[in-house]
Amino acid sequence: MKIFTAEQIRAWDQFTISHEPVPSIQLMERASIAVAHWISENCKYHRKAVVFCGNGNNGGDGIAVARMLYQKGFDVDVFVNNLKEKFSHDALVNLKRLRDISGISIKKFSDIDDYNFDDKTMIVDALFGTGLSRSLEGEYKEVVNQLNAKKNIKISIDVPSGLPTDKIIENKDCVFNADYTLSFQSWKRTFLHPEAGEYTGKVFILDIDLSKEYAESVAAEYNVIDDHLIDSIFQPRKEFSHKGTYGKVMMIAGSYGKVGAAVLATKSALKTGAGLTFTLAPECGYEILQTSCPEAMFFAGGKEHIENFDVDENMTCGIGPGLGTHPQTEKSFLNFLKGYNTPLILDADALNMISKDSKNLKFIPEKSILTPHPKEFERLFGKTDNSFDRLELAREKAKELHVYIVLKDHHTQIINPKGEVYYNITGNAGLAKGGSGDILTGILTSLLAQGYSEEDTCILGVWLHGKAADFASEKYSKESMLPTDVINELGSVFKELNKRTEKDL
Ligand SMILES: NC(=O)C1=CN([C@@H]2O[C@H](COP(=O)(O)OP(=O)(O)OC[C@H]3O[C@@H](n4cnc5c(N)ncnc54)[C@H](O)[C@@H]3O)[C@@H](O)[C@H]2O)[C@H](O)CC1
Ligand SMILES: [K+]
Repeated sequence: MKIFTAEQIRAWDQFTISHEPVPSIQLMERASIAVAHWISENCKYHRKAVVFCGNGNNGGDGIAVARMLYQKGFDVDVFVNNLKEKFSHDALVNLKRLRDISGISIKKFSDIDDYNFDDKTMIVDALFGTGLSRSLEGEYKEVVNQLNAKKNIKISIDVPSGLPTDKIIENKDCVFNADYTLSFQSWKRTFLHPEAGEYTGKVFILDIDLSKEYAESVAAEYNVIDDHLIDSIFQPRKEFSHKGTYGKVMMIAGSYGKVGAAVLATKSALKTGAGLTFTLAPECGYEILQTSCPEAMFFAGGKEHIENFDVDENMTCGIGPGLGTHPQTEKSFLNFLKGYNTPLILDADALNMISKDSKNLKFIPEKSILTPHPKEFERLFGKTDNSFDRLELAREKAKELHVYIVLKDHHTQIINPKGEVYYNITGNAGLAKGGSGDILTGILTSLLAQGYSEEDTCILGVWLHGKAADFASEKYSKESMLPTDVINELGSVFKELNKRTEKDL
């Protein structure tokens, strides 16, 4: 799914209005029906809604939603800043409809102090949406701060008011703090970054049937990985196939005290479907690996750390989990890197060893996949002020080095050598534990070995990892789920994928 800027979204609205064609007031009605439907389906306890409306079209949506909720049996009150202010045309039409149908009295922001926000009341924020042009000030700032102090459930329509959609947030002290954001048609970029994402709560994207023609024809540099994209990438196992069909994985991982990382990466490669899986690890990991992963074959690369990177080019190598940065490992690894021309998956200590000297970057084979977390990224490419700047630097580096960068974060970003970005939306905070990255390396190496392109490997691999984590958190909770549980849920994800892509009779 493409991510459009606020400006492109406005053009998308206009395109839909003139090409469908549909009157703008009807488009607002469609958007509001989607919101009111979501609220009435999901809010069974909170039967009272207090809707705060601005005077643009976001406010218009709020006023229409208030009418619809009233008709669905909710108790509803509407607050506006000042009825004498200039409202957008469609907001005015909805104000009149609200009055005609419900007789709901419209309150002013200054009435908040005397208002009874009981525990059945939900607060709906329809102050500003994609039309926000500056930080909130004056009455708007005050009302948002007053509402943020309330314990009631908070729902934002389209965008939490005060949050810009396309650029990093500057003024953090006046953004509506939503528990849920019901946003129209597509993700907004800021929702996917940690600095701003904390204001959205859980995001639901509501389909309001904006023009498909526009979405297909207008280019976007940023995308969200959705089910549609995954289904187009995933290749079900062929019946007339054999282990040779699914490639050879070589996990190069582990050192004394960190053999567990090699186990996790190897198991993940196996559970993702590689034909043959080998692990190059130090001898101290021999029994551990052979016992915990009997399906994999073992190569010894040293005693307590790897010092011999002797690998065939017909293997797909994932290097880094638990490898350590012993000088002998480093020397051998950098020598190997200089002479190897096939794309690699590089993670953890492999990246740390490369980052010791920026001259090492040029030895990375083109089309390799680098999987740094923010700290590893900083060591590789330098410090940035925020996650927006980090992503832009990653785009530059991916283009310069002709590599894929998997920038691990709450919403991991995949950057291809053209600088295009794919945000992942599967996964959860249960993955914020040692070992989660080792699993991703195993999954990616396995997919690349099986013949997926580098780009498809990154997109499918990151999505699979997050999806398996979502299944694991449902079973065990985000707190208790372990990376091992994530590996064990890969099977459930493949089952779902197979079911989805099967041709039904
Ligand atoms: N396809 C869709 O997504 C649809 C969206 N709809 C809704 O329309 C809004 C966007 O409406 P718009 O009138 O363009 O802007 P806002 O309501 O967000 O803002 C109104 C107005 O306020 C002024 N303004 C901006 N920033 C500030 C500020 N800090 N303080 C005071 N005033 C400010 C500015 O002049 C704005 O124009 C979108 O989010 C959806 O909710 C449609 O209903 C249907 C389809
Ligand atoms: K809003």
